Amino acid sequence: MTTQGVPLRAAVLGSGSWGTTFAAVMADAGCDVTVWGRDAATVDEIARDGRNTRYLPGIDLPAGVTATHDVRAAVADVDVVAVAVPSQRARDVLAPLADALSPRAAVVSLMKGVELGTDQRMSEVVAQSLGIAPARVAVLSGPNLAREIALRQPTATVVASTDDATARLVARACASSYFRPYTNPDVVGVELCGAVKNVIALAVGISQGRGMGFNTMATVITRGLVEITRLGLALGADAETFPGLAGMGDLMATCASPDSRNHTLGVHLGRGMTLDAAVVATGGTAEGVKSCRSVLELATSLGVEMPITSAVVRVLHEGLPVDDLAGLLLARPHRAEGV
Ligand SMILES: NC(=O)C1=CN([C@@H]2O[C@H](COP(=O)(O)OP(=O)(O)OC[C@H]3O[C@@H](n4cnc5c(N)ncnc54)[C@H](OP(=O)(O)O)[C@@H]3O)[C@@H](O)[C@H]2O)C=CC1
Ligand SMILES: O=C(CO)COP(=O)(O)O
Repeated sequence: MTTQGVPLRAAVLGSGSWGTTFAAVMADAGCDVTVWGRDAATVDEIARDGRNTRYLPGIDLPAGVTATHDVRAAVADVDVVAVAVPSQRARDVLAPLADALSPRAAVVSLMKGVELGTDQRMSEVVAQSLGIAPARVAVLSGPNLAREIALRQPTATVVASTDDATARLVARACASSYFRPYTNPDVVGVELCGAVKNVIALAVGISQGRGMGFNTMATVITRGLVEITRLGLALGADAETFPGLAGMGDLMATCASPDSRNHTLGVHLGRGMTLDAAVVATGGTAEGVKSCRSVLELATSLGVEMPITSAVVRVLHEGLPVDDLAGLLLARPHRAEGV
């Protein structure tokens, strides 16, 4: 992608599965992309061999992707900075870069979590820790399992920003023959969808680990979407976001795919593993493990009922046996369907 014939320059912070994949997406869209990661061996392998065998085994990255150890240089002269570190680490990574960030750069959060302690969404963390206006920040969220995209399988996503020019810039930086971004001004809704679907995927995984089938899965997904919508509306989100790609789309992908870390971790818990063992067995970043607590805190502060999220917090962090999860949800008072 070019501006007046010059390719857009982009940096990606985070050399894990999604950061590396999104770098490839932007390179395929025509950008010059530099990945920064904290792991020296991964950075060297990306720069030298065009591969990241730890996170994307068997994938060759496009020629437009390189990598650096120097994070300040990476963000100094770029049009777009994409952030793909675990949500709970974003503030630590970004705050030291406030005076190094290119003044023209839009910053797009690829992260799907809510910060513990502050209950802030990632776009809020990005703007605050870098000291930039919210108009320079975008979030990207949708049914975007990294490995499928690294294999260039077609998918779509949502790029949300309060500033349409920022959303369009980020969309242009990543649009390709297999990756189709839609813009949306509803930052709150898009971001909440991405964070809370991870919690719902944990619940679905637990039910599958207990041997339950598709009726249970469909019930949890559908009622999960209701509680995501309830929280979003309380925070001023647009009701149209929730049945879209960032809402129902991502819920379907994450709750159905064995590639999802949140889903997989839930299955391990359902089969009787402890949380610590399940985290190790899953590997990678399963954001719902921590974000379930901040999401529930946010909901409680607003008086919003989120029974599935609450049940997941009780199983993961308060010792509720997995066998008691379904009973807890089904014993609630009967009510009319709807948000
Ligand atoms: N994977 C996916 O399919 C998708 C992921 N996402 C979201 O993207 C975000 C990143 O996830 P993903 O790439 O999958 O995670 P991975 O677990 O694959 O990679 C995480 C990356 O973050 C790095 N990291 C961890 N802690 C720090 C730190 N303190 N400072 C700097 N870097 C750090 C890791 O470094 P190291 O290798 O050294 O541990 C690794 O490079 C999450 O919010 C996730 O929800 C969104 C859509 C799709
Ligand atoms: O967000 C994702 C797909 O859209 C990835 O899900 P996991 O983080 O559960 O792997």
